[in-house]
Amino acid sequence: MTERKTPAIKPLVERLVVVGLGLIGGSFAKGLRARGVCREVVGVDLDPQSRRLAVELGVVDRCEEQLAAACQGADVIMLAVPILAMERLLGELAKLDLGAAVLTDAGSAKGNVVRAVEAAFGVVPARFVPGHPIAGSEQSGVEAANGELFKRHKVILTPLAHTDAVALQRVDQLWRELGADVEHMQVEHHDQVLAATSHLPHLLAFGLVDSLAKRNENLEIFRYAAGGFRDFTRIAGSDPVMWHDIFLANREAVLRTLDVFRDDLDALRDAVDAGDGHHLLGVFTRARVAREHFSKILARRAYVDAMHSNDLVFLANPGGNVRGRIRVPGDKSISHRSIMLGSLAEGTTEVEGFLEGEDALATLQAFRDMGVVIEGPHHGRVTIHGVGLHGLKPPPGPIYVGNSGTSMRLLSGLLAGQPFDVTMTGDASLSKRPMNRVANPLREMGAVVETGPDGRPPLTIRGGQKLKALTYTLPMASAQVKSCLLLAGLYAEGVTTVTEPAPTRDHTERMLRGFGYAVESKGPVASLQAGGKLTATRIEVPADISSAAFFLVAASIAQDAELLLEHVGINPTRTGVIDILRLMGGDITLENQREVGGEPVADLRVRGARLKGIEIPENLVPLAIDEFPVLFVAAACAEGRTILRGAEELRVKESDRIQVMADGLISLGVKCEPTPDGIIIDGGQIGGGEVYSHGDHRIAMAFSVASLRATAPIRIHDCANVATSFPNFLALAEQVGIRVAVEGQQ
Ligand SMILES: O=C(O)C1=C[C@@H](OP(=O)(O)O)[C@@H](O)[C@H](O)C1
Ligand SMILES: C=C(OP(=O)(O)O)C(=O)O
Repeated sequence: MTERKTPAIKPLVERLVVVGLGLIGGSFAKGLRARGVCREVVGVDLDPQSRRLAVELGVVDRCEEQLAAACQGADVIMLAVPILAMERLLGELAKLDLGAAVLTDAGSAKGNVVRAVEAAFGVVPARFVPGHPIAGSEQSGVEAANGELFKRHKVILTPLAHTDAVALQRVDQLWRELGADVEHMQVEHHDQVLAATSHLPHLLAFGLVDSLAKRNENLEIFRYAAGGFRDFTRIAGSDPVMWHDIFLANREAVLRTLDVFRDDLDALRDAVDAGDGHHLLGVFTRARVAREHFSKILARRAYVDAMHSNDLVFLANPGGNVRGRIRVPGDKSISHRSIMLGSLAEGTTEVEGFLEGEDALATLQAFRDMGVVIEGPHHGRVTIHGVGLHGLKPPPGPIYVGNSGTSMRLLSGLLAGQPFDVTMTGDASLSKRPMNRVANPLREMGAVVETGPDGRPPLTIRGGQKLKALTYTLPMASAQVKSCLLLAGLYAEGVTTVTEPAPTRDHTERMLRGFGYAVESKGPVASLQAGGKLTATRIEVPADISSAAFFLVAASIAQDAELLLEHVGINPTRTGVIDILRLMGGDITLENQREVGGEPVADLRVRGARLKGIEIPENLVPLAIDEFPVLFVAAACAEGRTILRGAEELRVKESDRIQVMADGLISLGVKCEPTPDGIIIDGGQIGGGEVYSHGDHRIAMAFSVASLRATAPIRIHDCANVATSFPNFLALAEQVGIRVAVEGQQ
């Protein structure tokens, strides 16, 4: 018999009555009784065996056969009978004087329960709280009752507008006592969500097994049924009576999802019939990523639950070194553009070396949402079945681009030329970043762009506008704004011309040419004319110099270091980090220089060096714009003072990179002073301590590198976004000898 914890002096509930001692009712009773949160738990069941077993197994304190006797003096009454038995039970309950008892239930569909309560009581009592625990097991009956069944499972409560707040809070608290993750939802929404995620799959599993089993050759079929069949049909082993009840109870919602699914199934049938591999590949690739996406969401949730927070902490220990040869992942800027231009091209584009980081994947997903069939990524290989400049389709809902400024800004230009409306949203960091820098010039071209307050995301771009070409001088050096306008220019009548105040990365111009689209570049001016077309091509993405930068600095500041970074993109609009480190005395050589698909590439050899402080030439700022967090670490290790000016753009990246780096360096004992457009850093000792990356990937990686010269461990908070640009950073850092890992996983 299960141990019963002595109830607390003032238990949450004096008397809990559970009607229906099956798996769900039994587990609810048993779990609460074991936790001592009720003075008494009373069970009711029509079956005498269940009543006897419930007492013997410690599920309840006592059982009653009659509802009236059980409910006397009850504080909370849980109705856990099969859905179709609910009506009769409610009729009986309505005749009793229930005093102030709170009523709740555990039915799998909610609309019909609420209707039945209304029919029985005349109005739905304010003390009735409809609920649905999303938990179960293939076993059934009170013997299977398990007080831990609801731990980490969702319980959905569907209160009505007039539901009593105290009653709701009570039921909520009981489920939380059982370790459940409680959410509140509207009745109709619950029924629609469950129809899609639970009821439809059960219907399909039952239906498929029955359909195959009915056939004459069934023995033959089942003999060869492999894992796929077993996995898909596992749920056809569920309780037929219970499921029969659910389909009758949730009729409308099930019909709605079933009809939509039937249309999709018909389309698949037609594709098979017509040999339309493109349609099939589209469905399969989208389904595959959607499933991965769900599993990730669930895994992240489990992680968050386990840690009670979403703060991923890196612990960087001093004493590491840097040796060996590595290849960092593909260039983020080029990866984004490969998906965009590949999608708008005619024909099939093959990409190799694609960055499988969250930012580039957000762009990839955006184009899948707009109907482009994209295979992969698999080991950096992506195959894009281009739809041409006018082949995109409206996405089913808003496009979520996560942390990625490049996705939002470049896409806004391209979307301005489409015939449909699109809304783009982002995470908390992106939602604070300025978008008027693209919205304003796009409006001048005739686009209709709506932003949130102060020109922040979300962005809504209204389709169907006639764009006219623009001649525009950028107010800031930004490759994202330049690229946005050139992409809009593909759809604008005339010649779009962009002049930049200083050279910025030119991957868009180079790649457009690679796709056979004429772009003229003359000094600071880039221009193109609408009306051309993009022709599919092969793209080899070089390793990202912005990711290599962490190791360029690491090897420069570590004792006796020597590292070879393979196949790094050295486009002259990106190599500011090499120039700045060399000016500081860094020892970096370029080996095996070559050109791959229109982009220059080299292997970079770096050796440890005595760095000295410098005044960073302002013309190098846009050419090293993403590398400053780690360059500040180099400055902190250098002899003397380093001064940066003209870098106010750093304040509007994923975080305010000037302030956040200054805060971190100061807490590690480094002397530095932020200025409106830069920073002054005096090199010296780096101590240990706590630093905050504010969800900015480059800050998290920069402080990981700082540990090489720190005198004590550095704890770096909020590091999950390292996955946006450099998902295997920790593995490569460990491989070369830097002692950084997720805290608790060393
Ligand atoms: O065009 C691009 O791919 C990028 C341009 C830069 O942004 P800005 O254009 O805002 O300077 C850079 O910081 C970003 O990481 C990538
Ligand atoms: C600024 C960055 O990216 P984005 O603007 O795409 O978010 C970056 O990667 O440092």
